[in-house]
Amino acid sequence: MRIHCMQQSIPSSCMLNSSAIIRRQQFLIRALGGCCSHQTHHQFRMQSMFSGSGLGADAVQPKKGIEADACGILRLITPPLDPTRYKGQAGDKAMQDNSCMLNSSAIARRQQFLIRALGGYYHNQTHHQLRMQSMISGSGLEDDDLGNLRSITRPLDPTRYMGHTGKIAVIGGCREYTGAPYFSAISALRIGADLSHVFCTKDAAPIIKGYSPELIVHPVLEESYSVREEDKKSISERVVAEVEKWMERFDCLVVGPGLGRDPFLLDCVSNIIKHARHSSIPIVIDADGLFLVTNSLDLVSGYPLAILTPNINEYKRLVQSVLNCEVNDHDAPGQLLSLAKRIGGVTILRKGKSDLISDGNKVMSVSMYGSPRRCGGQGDILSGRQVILNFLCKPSTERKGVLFNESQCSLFSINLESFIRDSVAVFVSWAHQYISSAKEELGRNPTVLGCIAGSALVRKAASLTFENKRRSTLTGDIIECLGRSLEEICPVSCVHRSLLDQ
Ligand SMILES: NC(=O)C1=CN([C@@H]2O[C@H](COP(=O)(O)OP(=O)(O)OC[C@H]3O[C@@H](n4cnc5c(N)ncnc54)[C@H](OP(=O)(O)O)[C@@H]3O)[C@@H](O)[C@H]2O)[C@@H](O)CC1
Ligand SMILES: Nc1ncnc2c1ncn2[C@@H]1O[C@H](COP(=O)(O)OP(=O)(O)OP(=O)(O)O)[C@@H](O)[C@H]1O
Repeated sequence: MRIHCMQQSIPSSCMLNSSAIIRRQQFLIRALGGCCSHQTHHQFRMQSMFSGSGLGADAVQPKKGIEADACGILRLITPPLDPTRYKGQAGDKAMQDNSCMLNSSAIARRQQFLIRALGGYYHNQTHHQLRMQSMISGSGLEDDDLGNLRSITRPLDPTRYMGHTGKIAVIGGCREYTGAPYFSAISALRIGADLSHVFCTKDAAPIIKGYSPELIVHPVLEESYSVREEDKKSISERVVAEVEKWMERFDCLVVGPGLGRDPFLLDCVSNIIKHARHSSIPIVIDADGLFLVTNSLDLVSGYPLAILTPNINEYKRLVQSVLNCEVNDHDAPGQLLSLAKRIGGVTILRKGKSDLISDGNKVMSVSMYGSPRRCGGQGDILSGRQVILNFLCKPSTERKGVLFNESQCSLFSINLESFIRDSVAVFVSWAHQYISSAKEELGRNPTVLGCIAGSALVRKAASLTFENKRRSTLTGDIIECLGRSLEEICPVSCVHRSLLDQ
């Protein structure tokens, strides 16, 4: 049977002969499943390749044992795409649970990898497959919900001019990290911001410019290695002045993607944050920006326009520093609420399998969509998107430091329906209402709504990308999917039609 299937998979073209080139072509076609459109045959062929019969009948027999071992090892060492894992974590959660001695340190991760590679790896195939299926299918958008969303989405208004839909600035990018600020800045453009600036070090600037001509790149930041001790004060003042002269134009800052941890550079960035705060500009703080504010909480404490977007490591550091305890996953919402409250009502988006969001008054969670692939940079997309979403749900007057009150503390689990009614619908309609009138008072904290919308959209884009790219999903691929993701939720054509009908 297996042999029959493999023979079928070889193109029937008689022109093909057994030269090395043709053999490689046949192998490639076979491996990619391109010669047999029938799904069952393709699946069967893929299975038989993994069980070691990927070669022709003659070749299989003598090599079968070797093939089977190679494929077995491949399966053993390939980590499952487990939604409970986070970026950079090579260990398997199930195995960690069974092994209390192992923690998430680099050494432990390497140990886990080794144990797995040597065959000690636990894998419940059926459960894993089921989980994958449910993740991939996500919470599909219902037609009615889409209709609701479309009818309330703000149109791309032809009367607006460049800059109206948002000007953002990313403070980040150093010798080591050039990708992160790029991801963040380009994502903001992809979702609808009109201008995206990056303030980075001199080393990083030409590289970031090289990634995209769309970005406005300012090579103003300095790291210790390029500054003499006696020049530090004057250079610091110059750096802050360079950013300051642009500051008023920005609707939001993202501080941290690819910033690094150089003390002199972080010192300058502290001053930039102080200036932004003084000008009541919303600040999204991510990555190394979180490292900075965790050690200097005063920078954001009590500032309602600060949004912290910690990943698992950053959150742990924040909890330890602010609450003086360890992360409590049994009462994650309660702990997040206390944390946001303790930092004086900043909004915190705790990224993870479910994203939890709190401003110290309320906790909300977004668990729809998502991808099991944790490639570096997804958080940068989120921070970039966050900016524009926060901008969209805020009229210009609101950007000047108005406080938003929420009387009740409760936990909302956002499924698609409530997401649409309670957040996207509300924030988009608020945006529409407010940008045109800017008179009403907002009933909810727009930074929270911006977080919810940003989280949902980036998770949807990741999920769409994963459908195509599977394990090879990269952050750049997700960025490519941002437009489609947004379009599936708020199709432009539909929105335009309603504009023309008015
Ligand atoms: N393509 C790109 O350009 C991308 C660039 N990226 C950029 O990478 C930067 C770090 O972000 P990340 O997410 O890897 O750091 P995170 O999870 O907090 O820590 C993981 C572990 O690393 C360690 N550690 C980190 N930095 C350290 C330092 N300077 N020196 C020493 N230790 C350091 C850290 O140690 P700990 O702080 O816990 O002591 C923890 O154990 C950030 O700027 C981000 O934007 C990403 O956005 C991905 C795409
Ligand atoms: N287990 C998971 N399942 C589904 N989505 C997740 C999971 N973990 C994180 N995400 C989503 O991925 C995005 C990025 O989160 P992540 O924790 O990877 O950030 P990060 O580590 O800061 O990223 P970066 O690599 O940019 O530093 C968020 O939108 C979050 O919702």
